[in-house]
Amino acid sequence: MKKKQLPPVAIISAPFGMGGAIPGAEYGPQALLRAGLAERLQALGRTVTCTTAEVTRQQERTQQLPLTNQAHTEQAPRLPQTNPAHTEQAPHLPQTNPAHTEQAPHLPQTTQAQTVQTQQSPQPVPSIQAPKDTSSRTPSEQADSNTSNGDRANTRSSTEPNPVKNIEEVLAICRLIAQNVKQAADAGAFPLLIGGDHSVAMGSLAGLSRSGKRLGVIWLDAHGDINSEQTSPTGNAHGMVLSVATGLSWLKLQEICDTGALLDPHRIVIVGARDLDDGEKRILAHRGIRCFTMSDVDRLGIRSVMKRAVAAAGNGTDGIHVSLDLDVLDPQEAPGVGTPVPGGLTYREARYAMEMLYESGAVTSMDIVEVNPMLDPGGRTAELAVSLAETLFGKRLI
Ligand SMILES: NC(=[NH2+])NCCC[C@H](N)C(=O)O
Repeated sequence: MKKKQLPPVAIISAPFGMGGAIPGAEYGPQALLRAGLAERLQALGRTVTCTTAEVTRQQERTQQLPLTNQAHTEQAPRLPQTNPAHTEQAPHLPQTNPAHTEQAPHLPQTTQAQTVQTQQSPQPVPSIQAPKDTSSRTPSEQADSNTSNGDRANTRSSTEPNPVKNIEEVLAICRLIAQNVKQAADAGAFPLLIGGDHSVAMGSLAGLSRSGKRLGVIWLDAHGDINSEQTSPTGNAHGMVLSVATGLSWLKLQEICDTGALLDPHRIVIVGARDLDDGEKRILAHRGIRCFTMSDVDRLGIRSVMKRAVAAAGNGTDGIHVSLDLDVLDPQEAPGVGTPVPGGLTYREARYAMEMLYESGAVTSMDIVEVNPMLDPGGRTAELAVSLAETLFGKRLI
């Protein structure tokens, strides 16, 4: 029998951290590429292309970087150089060791985008700052957070100020990501979005969803990420993605991508949750969204949980999108994340989950998000993320 041609993998980097709680996730893509993501997927027989979707103070730009047989990785900030011959200078970061890197080739500009103002510095790696202050939210916003339920999420008038932090920047990057993801999916590739904080998944879901197509989603995360603007205790966009995707938020996927369509809540499954806000619990119950908490993993085992997750997300859908937030793992395994929560998946459970996703044959796109190199001594979390991706793409122990 002729072997089925595997679709090419379109890696889309989104160096963006303004949807999260603390800085650093914007360096995630570099750390993942530096850990060899592209080369390691190529070694599994996949054709790999790399694109960057980036919003800087002066410009948005995307860069097409087709991978040839030469390895292409970018240099991550403050990480020791391990293989000088195989690195390039990142286009927007200071060179930490010029003698040991190559100058990036001139990259063709593929998308001309409008200028947006962002506070995200495109220049030096900032020192670690304290978590963003949430006290700037008005008392009524705080009161809303405490009392609202899922239904009220839709009652917001469009004239009210939007409390989502950095909404302009979140929208700008997600629009760019959606374009790239849609283009890759339309061309028959497997879009692999690498963040960035989890808000970038609004871009991938917007680019993947469209009316008439049924997309299943498996959300591997310590959090529910299903706060609406009203229920969010922080105003951070990375905690609102599933609310946006299912139409509970004021912000809609269609504002990110004109073909974006609401996702069916019954085809969304959260796995590994252990830190749900009160408003999120109400939304989950009210909307019938399946959420396998860590207690479910304890009780049923990861095999049974993933079997059920794949069945629910794959039932009658055209494919499953896997959104892997590294904080689904226990912080002892994956310390380099912005919002760690104890009691997560073990290394083996996470790997087994990836094996089962590969075996399902149903996964058609993926996000890898929330790797924060500023909190990741030795690049442990980035390495783990890449090895989990390898497993999802079919790497086996034997
Ligand atoms: N993808 C994440 N790390 N999400 C964290 C969300 C934390 C909290 N529930 C919030 O809405 O702000």
